[in-house]
Amino acid sequence: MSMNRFTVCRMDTLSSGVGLGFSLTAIQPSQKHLRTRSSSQQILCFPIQQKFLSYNAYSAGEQHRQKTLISRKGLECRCYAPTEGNVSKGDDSGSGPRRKRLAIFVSGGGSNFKSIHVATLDGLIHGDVAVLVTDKPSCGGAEYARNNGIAVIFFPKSKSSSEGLSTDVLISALRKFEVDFLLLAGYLKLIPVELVRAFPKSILNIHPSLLPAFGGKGFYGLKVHKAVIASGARYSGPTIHFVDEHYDTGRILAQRAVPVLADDSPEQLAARVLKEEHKVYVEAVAALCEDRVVWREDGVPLIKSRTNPEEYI
Ligand SMILES: Nc1nc2c(c(=O)[nH]1)N[C@@H](CN(C=O)c1ccc(C(=O)N[C@@H](CCC(=O)O)C(=O)O)cc1)CN2
Ligand SMILES: NCC(=O)N[C@@H]1O[C@H](COP(=O)([O-])[O-])[C@@H](O)[C@H]1O
Repeated sequence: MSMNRFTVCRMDTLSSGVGLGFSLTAIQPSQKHLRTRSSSQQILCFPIQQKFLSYNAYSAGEQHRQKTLISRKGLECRCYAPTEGNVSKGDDSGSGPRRKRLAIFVSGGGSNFKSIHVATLDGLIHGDVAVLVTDKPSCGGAEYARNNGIAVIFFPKSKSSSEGLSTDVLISALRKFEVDFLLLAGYLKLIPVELVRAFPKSILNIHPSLLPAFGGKGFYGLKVHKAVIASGARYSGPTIHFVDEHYDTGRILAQRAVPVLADDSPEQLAARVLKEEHKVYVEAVAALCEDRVVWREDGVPLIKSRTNPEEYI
């Protein structure tokens, strides 16, 4: 079942969906999910202990977007209804690999997230962004998601408040969203080993240096570019790698090199690297979604060329 978009409501077991164009039968929290009565909508409900951040709630046929924050403890119910908006040009009717579903993790402006999202809409990536995960609910990436009808999940649970999901609830939510791949794009928290193990060989990260150089704890954002410049390195560039339980030590999938100029400021180098990031991340995610990533005997992942499967890029 290809699900382009869902309407989401947070509700307790007694209330009904508000302004969502459908009413949900109250179900016991113990029930794993509720199947909707109408064939055009698929409703999945499951117990949630914590609070999701916010949603754009739409009724299926509504012309204008109705921003409704519905957040109550109890049940999380999703109505998967084909609607306008976060829908790609491609479809899943043809032969070839199944369309994949993506969860993107951000902490900041989200330019990599945006370039991936646009690529899914343009058909460059055979997949759809199913959900955005962030530890910074007011960041630019989360705002873009909300403005484009993409659900936003707050993770990890913050120490200071009850906001945010625990790892096990996040895993349950990602399974319910039927997510295939997790893409970290400027996400600044350590992905817990439980989440890494729940999605083996399915989590990518983009790092703004040529790993293994200038990676690890403390190496993020401008700090990376400052260290590159201070080292005298003549080249830098983005690395796409699979995520393991440590920062930046996972298997490298793709890299691109850019020159480091003698008079570069960290900001100038960051901008040059970021431009390459947007290209190489889309290429890597496109390969992942087309099942063109293969694993060499020594454990190194390779990307098969789309035009010549005998070649690697
Ligand atoms: N299990 C993994 N989790 C994450 C990885 C990874 O490779 N494995 N990559 C990072 C992204 N990243 C580099 O690409 C990175 C992000 C953040 C840090 C860091 O030092 N963070 C600080 C906290 C910063 C903050 O909260 O503002 C810290 O841990 O002290 C290093 C590398 C994403 N997760
Ligand atoms: N170590 C992690 C790290 O530094 N990631 C970097 O954060 C930026 C996020 O930009 P964006 O939010 O515009 O995509 C990107 O440059 C990415 O490589």
